[in-house]
Amino acid sequence: MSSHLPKDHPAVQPKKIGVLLLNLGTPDATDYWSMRQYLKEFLSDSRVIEIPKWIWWPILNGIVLTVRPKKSGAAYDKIWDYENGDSPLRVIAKRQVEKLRSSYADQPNVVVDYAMRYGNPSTQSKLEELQAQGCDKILLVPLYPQYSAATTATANDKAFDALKQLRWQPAVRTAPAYFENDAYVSALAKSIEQGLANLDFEPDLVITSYHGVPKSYLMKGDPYHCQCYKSTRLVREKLGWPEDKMMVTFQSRFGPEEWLQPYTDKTLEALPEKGIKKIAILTPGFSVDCLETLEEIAMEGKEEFMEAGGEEFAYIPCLNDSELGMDVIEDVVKRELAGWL
Ligand SMILES: C=CC1=C(C)c2cc3[nH]c(cc4nc(cc5[nH]c(cc1n2)c(C)c5CCC(=O)O)C(CCC(=O)O)=C4C)c(C)c3C=C
Ligand SMILES: [Fe+2]
Ligand SMILES: [Fe+2]
Repeated sequence: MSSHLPKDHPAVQPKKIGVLLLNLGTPDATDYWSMRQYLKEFLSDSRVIEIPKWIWWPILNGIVLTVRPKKSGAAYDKIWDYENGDSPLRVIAKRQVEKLRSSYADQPNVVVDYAMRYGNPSTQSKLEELQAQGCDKILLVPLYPQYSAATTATANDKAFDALKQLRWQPAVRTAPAYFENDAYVSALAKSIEQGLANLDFEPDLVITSYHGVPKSYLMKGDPYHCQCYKSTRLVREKLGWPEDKMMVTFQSRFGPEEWLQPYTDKTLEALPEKGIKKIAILTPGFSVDCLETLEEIAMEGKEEFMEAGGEEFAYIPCLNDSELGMDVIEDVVKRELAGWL
């Protein structure tokens, strides 16, 4: 340290660049109280539930947080990664970070970590850690290929809420939605080709199921709906497939309001009657397999389809920490670090 500094001068850190992968979040365990705590944080977010607080608060605290933790906990029990003692979403998120770290192993001034919007590890705790390690530049990477206020924006909001409390803020960049990046489109196309090559049947239809949002969000200008459709179109064009070979649906409807249609569950129930009895399904809006893909689609969705007269059902996993998945994340990070690195 230079000699002109007074003895009680705060420590001056070497300058580093932080890369923080932001994911949605997941409960710490599947018991009632862990589920309740997670759902309370999630469903209190006004970017997720846009109903005025004075109407929503009594419904949330009166009904939803009484009934939902038990029901959702039972669903999580079915997909929990007991081998690793954790939720699949966090297990895979950790692996993504480890792999991204190793691809920056020769750049010691780049620090890679991950944080959650809801639950642990919290965004605030990870931003504090990055700053303590000397990061004066931080790239936030919301791991949502398609932009939605309910996901991308709230992940960034949470980070900026934490930054609000700092005297000496790092410079911050947010990575944009990456649904149009060739790395993402190519990775999805290849994962479909690989997924289908492993099947002993030829699907009549490949469904791309995206997490839904209320239809009112689209009407208010959220680009999510259009970005989902465009993602599927780009992948279909990359595969050179005709329009009727791929379909977009929206899953995970919550509450009585109309959500984006067509609904995944209703579609799965209706297809066999139309003669479409062999399908493959993937969930391109999720960067990591989680409750909504492993339980709702691969388990419940399959059951709905087979009970309605379906014959073959294959779930193609998310890109996760596969080589293809890491190609996508590395491409986004490399692009957004330009000028800093
Ligand atoms: C009620 C509103 C909800 C909106 C709007 C919403 C949008 C949205 N969510 C994801 C991604 C994920 N959601 C997950 C779970 C989940 N989502 C909601 C509600 C809304 N999501 C709830 C209540 C839950 C919890 C589970 C349950 O009780 O059913 C997950 C999985 C997390 C995990 O731990 O595995 C993901 C991922 C997106 C992409 C999205 C809008 C674009
Ligand atoms: Fe959700
Ligand atoms: Fe649209």
